Amino acid sequence: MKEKNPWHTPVTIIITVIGVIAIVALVTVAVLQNRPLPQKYKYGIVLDAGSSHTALYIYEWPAEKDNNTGRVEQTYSCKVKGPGISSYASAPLKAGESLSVCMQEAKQRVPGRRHSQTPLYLGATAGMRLLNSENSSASDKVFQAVEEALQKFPFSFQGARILSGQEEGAFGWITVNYLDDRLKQGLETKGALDLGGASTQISFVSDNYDGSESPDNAVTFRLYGNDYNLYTHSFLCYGKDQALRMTLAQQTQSGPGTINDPCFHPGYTESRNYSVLYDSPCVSDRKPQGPPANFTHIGTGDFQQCQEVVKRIFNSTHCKYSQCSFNGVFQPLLQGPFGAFSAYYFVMNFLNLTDTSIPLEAVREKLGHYCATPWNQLKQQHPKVKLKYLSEYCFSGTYILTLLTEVYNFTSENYPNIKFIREIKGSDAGWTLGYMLNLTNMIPAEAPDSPPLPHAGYVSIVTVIAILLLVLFILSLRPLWPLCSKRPQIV
Ligand SMILES: O=c1[nH]cnc2c1ncn2[C@@H]1O[C@H](COP(=O)(O)OP(=O)(O)O)[C@@H](O)[C@H]1O
Ligand SMILES: [Ca+2]
Repeated sequence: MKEKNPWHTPVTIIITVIGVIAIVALVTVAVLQNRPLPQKYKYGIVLDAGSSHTALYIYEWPAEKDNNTGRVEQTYSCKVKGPGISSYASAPLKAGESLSVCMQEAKQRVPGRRHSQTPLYLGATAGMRLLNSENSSASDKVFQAVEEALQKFPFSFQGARILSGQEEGAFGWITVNYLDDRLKQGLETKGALDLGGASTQISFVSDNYDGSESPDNAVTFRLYGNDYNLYTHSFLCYGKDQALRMTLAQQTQSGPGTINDPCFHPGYTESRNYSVLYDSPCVSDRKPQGPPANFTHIGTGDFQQCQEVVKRIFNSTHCKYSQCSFNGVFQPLLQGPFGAFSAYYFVMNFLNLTDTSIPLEAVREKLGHYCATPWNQLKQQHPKVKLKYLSEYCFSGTYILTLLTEVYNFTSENYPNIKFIREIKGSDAGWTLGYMLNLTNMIPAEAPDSPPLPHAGYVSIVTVIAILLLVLFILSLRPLWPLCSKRPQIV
């Protein structure tokens, strides 16, 4: 007679069903009880008042994870129409008004119930540094107007101020390394190269720099339990717009009526005003005596010669340290990967030169070819590009290559360590995110305690243990199995 399968008896079926129901109930309770709560977000707004224009950024992060890392993201950016706030020195109220379109937009983007808790910061960089140095009452008036305009919005306004060059460099470095998740994980950090219109910053960690040589260039941090000795320097007047002024000033020392400029395209001719050119503290002390009102600026499109003219704005004759970049400023040995952003990216992207695996010699050759392109031909090829930008890309590209290779000392070997970047994981590379993270204390000095298990891990372990318990329970009933399998006796 065929033995009946003990698993098919009513008792084992009932036990199994109850067991399965118990497991389902247990897992359901575990899942529901430990389910992450619906996400609530917090917001922060930073206005980057640069020399050429102002941009607004909204950042967002899960409300209960202020102190955790890698979770702050840029959700919106708005480019303010018109020039930077430093250009409104003679009409300060307009500086405040210019911000209103982007601020209205921010009001729509941040949920109303969060408005009053949302910090709003405005940081100004080299344009306002220059204005403040030449006319501090004009810069105070611009700030006053900007503050009054921002206070009218329902956010928690935290003030408008000028960042020091050191802060600008250091916060750019924090932004890049935070977005790359390098800080929390204690990985090798990435240097930051920021090129603006009126200043440029270089910031990196180097094993041969502990801050003792040239302490002015040192910024030390303790972030997520790791200590960092950062080298940073901001070169005022060496942003690409002021560098262009200095290069033109170099070529107009004798007050000529015409200059032939190798950094502009053949066929380019523009009349320029001497007073406008020299109206900046970066060049004002070099204004020629009694020049004509205007000079004719003629392009000759010669990259090699352009590089020679550009080199002359960097003074490398004196250095009281073990080594210098230029103008007597200490710079330790370059180390590690670098992210180059802001105008570095805009320019190299336009020139199709963001690929740093292309050998430097080939990059120079391509740029040489570009600079030699006739102006009329370029205008036809790029009808939508702003003429001011279009006319200056040859100069800007040459300036960038000269700065990187002749001044900072990038070579054919370490040039590929540079990545030209606009953004990382959807957030723009720049100082604003680092500035906000710092002011909202969102990067802890010590590593945060993390829960021993993530939610998914917790649920999996509960499920496995519950199944094991059921199997053990069924196995423990083994002595009853023969009983269960006995056929009912018919007497
Ligand atoms: O699309 C573009 N093409 C070329 N240059 C650009 C573009 N957008 C912005 N820029 C340049 O990037 C630079 C940004 O500098 P910013 O206004 O931040 O000055 P700052 O950092 O020195 O205060 C300016 O020189 C501006 O002209
Ligand atoms: Ca900038």
